[in-house]
Amino acid sequence: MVAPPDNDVIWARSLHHSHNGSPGLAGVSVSVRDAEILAVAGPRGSGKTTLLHCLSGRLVPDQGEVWFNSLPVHTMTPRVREQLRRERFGWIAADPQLVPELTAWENAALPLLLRGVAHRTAKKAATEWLERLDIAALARKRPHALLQVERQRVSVARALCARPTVIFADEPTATLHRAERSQLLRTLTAAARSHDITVVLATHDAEVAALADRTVSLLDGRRVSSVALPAEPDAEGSAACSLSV
Ligand SMILES: Nc1ncnc2c1ncn2[C@@H]1O[C@H](COP(=O)(O)OP(=O)(O)OP(=O)(O)O)[C@@H](O)[C@H]1O
Repeated sequence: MVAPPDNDVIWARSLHHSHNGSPGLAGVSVSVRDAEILAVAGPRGSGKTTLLHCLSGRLVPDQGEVWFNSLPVHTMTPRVREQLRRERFGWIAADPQLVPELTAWENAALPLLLRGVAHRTAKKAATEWLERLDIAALARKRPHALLQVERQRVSVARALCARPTVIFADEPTATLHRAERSQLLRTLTAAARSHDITVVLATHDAEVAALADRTVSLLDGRRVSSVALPAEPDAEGSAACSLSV
């Protein structure tokens, strides 16, 4: 095993993964530089989610290596990977995945509370991020009382609140309207840039990819030099796609 270059926060080589025999990744290598916003672009089923799961230690690839700084994620025990995810990574999914019994601020503070941060400190940090995301007035509401875009802002606050080294965002605006989408993404990318947080952003939307510093493109589980994505996906989210390999 060879450790990755110093300026890469994540470095993955020759990742192969299949889901019960169905191919997900077929030899993907990728590096993510410190504080970079990297878009992983590709149409539905191209392997974006599988790649983010492998890079973040949610999945161990069938073959290949994943490094976080100088740590080999692919050889970690499940417990160490879980600790790495809790302490160094944030996750934003298309669905906000909030805990229904907790209020907005409690959901946003959850990663800090799980790390054992004092209640008052966690609440202060969560409230500051809710303010920055323009939802401080909703801090005491539970998810069922919030609009979808408000729930997603809470999940963005939750990811940022713990000041992770890397945030993985898997189609974070897929369920939002266009205007909501751009505001949420601009807040996320501005916050990440101002706090030197690296972001790996999976998307099948060209407008979303345009906010990143760099884009890597996937098709059928492989890196391709580019995929042409529509600025706005159709109702099913299927992307008319041209490619060059
Ligand atoms: N749990 C699973 N079981 C079986 N096949 C899966 C599973 N997860 C993903 N796949 C398959 O692996 C391939 C890559 O899927 P993946 O979700 O990584 O792509 P994606 O680019 O993120 O797609 P989407 O934009 O729809 O989320 C697809 O063919 C998909 O059907």
